[in-house]
Amino acid sequence: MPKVVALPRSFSRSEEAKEMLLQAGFEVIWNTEGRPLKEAELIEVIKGADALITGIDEVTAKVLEAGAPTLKVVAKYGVGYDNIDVEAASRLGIPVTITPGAPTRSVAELALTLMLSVARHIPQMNAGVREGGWGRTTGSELGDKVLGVVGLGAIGAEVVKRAVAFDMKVIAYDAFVRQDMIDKYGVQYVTLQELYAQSDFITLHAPAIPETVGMINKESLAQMKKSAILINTARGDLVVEQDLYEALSSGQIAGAGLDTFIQEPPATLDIVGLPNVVTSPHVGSNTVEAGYRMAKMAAEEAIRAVNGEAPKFPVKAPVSK
Ligand SMILES: NC(=O)C1=CN([C@@H]2O[C@H](COP(=O)(O)OP(=O)(O)OC[C@H]3O[C@@H](n4cnc5c(N)ncnc54)[C@H](O)[C@@H]3O)[C@@H](O)[C@H]2O)C=CC1
Ligand SMILES: O=C(O)CCC(=O)C(=O)O
Repeated sequence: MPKVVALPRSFSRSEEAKEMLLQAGFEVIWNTEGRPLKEAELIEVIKGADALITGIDEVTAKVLEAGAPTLKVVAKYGVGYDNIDVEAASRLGIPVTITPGAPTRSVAELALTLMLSVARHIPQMNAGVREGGWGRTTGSELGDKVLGVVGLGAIGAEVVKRAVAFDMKVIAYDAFVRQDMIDKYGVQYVTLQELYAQSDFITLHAPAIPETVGMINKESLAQMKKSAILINTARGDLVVEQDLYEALSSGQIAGAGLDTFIQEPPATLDIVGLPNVVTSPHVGSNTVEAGYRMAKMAAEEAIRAVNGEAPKFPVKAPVSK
């Protein structure tokens, strides 16, 4: 009986994907920890598995080597695969797949939620009212503001669509220019320096790769407006957190909305405790709808691999942290 290890915390909510795996004759090993697994835990659980469905667990070279004798696929439940050592997988002949498009709308909606929450101080006022207060703070509108999108791929494009509906002007930085974004939404492509200098809101939607790790640092923060609000639903690694903490504390920028952190949960509460910061615990794709789509697509990849079929959405380029 083929064995699939299904680790994403919300995978088991998807009855359809569960049923698909059972119908395909899989023995399914679930993650009962309620959190992503560490390398040592994964090394134990991966042994003898034919397929691994993973969220943001530590799929290192050692994990892949432990699974290599039987492992036929690592199916990412989601799209950001920086938690998987793709080079090692490739060396061991194990395909890595993702679920493109499945989390897109959910992450875009969260990015907008964080923009609005920071601009209108919603969590802070909510906490005050619940304590019997009536502290009304003055927020700012999104309308007529400049939104800078770093990484205009699937999620970035959905954010643009929504931002335009809020009457925002959108500028973007990406190596690939999408003519449809220019034609349909009036997006203007600019350099990173121009994006930092001109944006009222900056939203990150690029993958964590060597070129982007640490891109939000002392130097880039110094180029931003004092009124700028930074939104990160991409990966914590894009940001030098100490530099962001200092920029937010000193008024170098006005606020931040953060869904992702270098370490999750964050190593210190410094940033998340600031009054001008709104956070969420890496839940960009954590909706019922995105969960169903990601689970189904990842389950299909597991089944394809066990049947000896080619993966549908393999990761092409090796990516390192
Ligand atoms: N918070 C959450 O729960 C989730 C976070 N994510 C993150 O969002 C990221 C983006 O996802 P998608 O839009 O689906 O991916 P995508 O592959 O469709 O888009 C990524 C875009 O980033 C661009 N890019 C690559 N290198 C860049 C660089 N150096 N500077 C600027 N742009 C660059 C690419 O050209 C591409 O247009 C994922 O890599 C993942 O890290 C994804 C899903 C859920
Ligand atoms: O598995 C998760 O909980 C998060 C997924 C994610 O961040 C991604 O799709 O890149």
